[in-house]
Amino acid sequence: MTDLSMALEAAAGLAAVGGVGFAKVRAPRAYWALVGLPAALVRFGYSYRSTMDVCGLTVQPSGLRAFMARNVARREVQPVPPKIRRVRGTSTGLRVTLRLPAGLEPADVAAASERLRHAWGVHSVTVAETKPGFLELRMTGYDVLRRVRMPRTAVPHDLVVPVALREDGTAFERDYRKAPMALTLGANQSGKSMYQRNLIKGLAQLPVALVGVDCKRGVEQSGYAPRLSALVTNPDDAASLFGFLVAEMEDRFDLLSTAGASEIWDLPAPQRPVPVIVLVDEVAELFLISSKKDEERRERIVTSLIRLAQMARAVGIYLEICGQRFGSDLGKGATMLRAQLTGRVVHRVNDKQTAEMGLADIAPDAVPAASLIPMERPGTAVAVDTSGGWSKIRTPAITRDEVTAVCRDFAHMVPDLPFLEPFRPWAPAEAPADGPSLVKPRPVTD
Ligand SMILES: Nc1ncnc2c1ncn2[C@@H]1O[C@H](COP(=O)(O)OP(=O)(O)OP(=O)(O)O)[C@@H](O)[C@H]1O
Repeated sequence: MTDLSMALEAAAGLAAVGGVGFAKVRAPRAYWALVGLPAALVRFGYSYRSTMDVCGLTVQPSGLRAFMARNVARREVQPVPPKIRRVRGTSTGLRVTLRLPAGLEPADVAAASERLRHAWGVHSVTVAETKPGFLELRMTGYDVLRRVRMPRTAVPHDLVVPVALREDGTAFERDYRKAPMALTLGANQSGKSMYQRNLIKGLAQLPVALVGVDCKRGVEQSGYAPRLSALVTNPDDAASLFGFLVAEMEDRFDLLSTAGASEIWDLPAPQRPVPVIVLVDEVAELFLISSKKDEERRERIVTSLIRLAQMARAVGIYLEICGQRFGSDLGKGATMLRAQLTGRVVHRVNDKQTAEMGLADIAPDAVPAASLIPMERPGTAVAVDTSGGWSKIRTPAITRDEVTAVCRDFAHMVPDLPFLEPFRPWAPAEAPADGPSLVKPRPVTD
């Protein structure tokens, strides 16, 4: 360690006595900005070359470079680490852009991230490839998932909703254009509803139609009624709703074929049908049957869901499915439907098999991470990125009332979709504190 960084560390130690130590515990962000960042910058700057060398992240210099070093500069030929292109301090850590020399790949740096983390004394080091030949080292100075604060720049836009914070301090965004259909899994009390809450809070502000399927009698989603275009709370209504959605999908395909377009985004804005996002809470309720006579209903639901998952992306209908487990034990069609759901978020699970149901087919190396999420960290999950990588995320804690208020504020954005009108939930202007259910008690028939 250099004199300067030792001096900074010593200053940090002294300051701790005077109260900054308290800040480290209670306000890690402030502590990082005042003490951690300058110390980390110095430590990184002075030890970069030697750290990369001992971590095996250097290569032999090119012949010309070695010749110049030996004969012109008259010094020893040294191995070359990746070139530093940019160093940026953030409120949560450090970002360093590196240009990789020939012979090194991002996976080499990622494999050494644990060693780099200890060498530079930071909480975590993650590696993200920004473009071929370049990568970003994202270091966090403290555990950003302990108390989640989303970056100020993370706001919903287009069909992209920031829902959680990644371990590296960046926002995890649900992007419906990149991953149209998604699955969220997790045990009881693992934070699935909190994830949906964050999602609905963001989606409510976008020009989309929201469709709720909450077969737990609407206990979670009925609060969002002012912004929902449709809400069903039992499997019978869900079966008819999915029938209508499939019919709408077929109408939209007719529109596309008449216009000679392959997806709704090719259409001019005035002709483009509004995107519809279908949020299914606890998918098992749609699959499970209690008697033989429910079999036909189950068959209809599963067929419709599979058809939507396979084709509806092009016409702007997206599925967001949530459940505790989603395996072949749910019955015929379950694994086929799961295979169509590209976006995967897995919260704490009770068994390794559930983590495998969500992750093994897309990011098998993420399975152990999902199995190790501690109980005292609800809202923590492993999310698969559209690039095929994965990251640990945690949602910010928000209350249901907060989301209900947002839904009420954006109630004017409920689009005019006549086919969903029979399923429109009744929502009073001001929700009573503990009044009657917001769900229209009218049964829906085909
Ligand atoms: N990101 C978070 N930060 C802090 N607390 C959280 C977070 N996410 C969830 N919780 C808390 O954990 C508890 C369970 O969360 P939630 O209801 O979202 O879980 P769930 O998986 O939907 O449970 P269930 O399946 O039983 O409905 C709640 O008390 C909630 O406030």
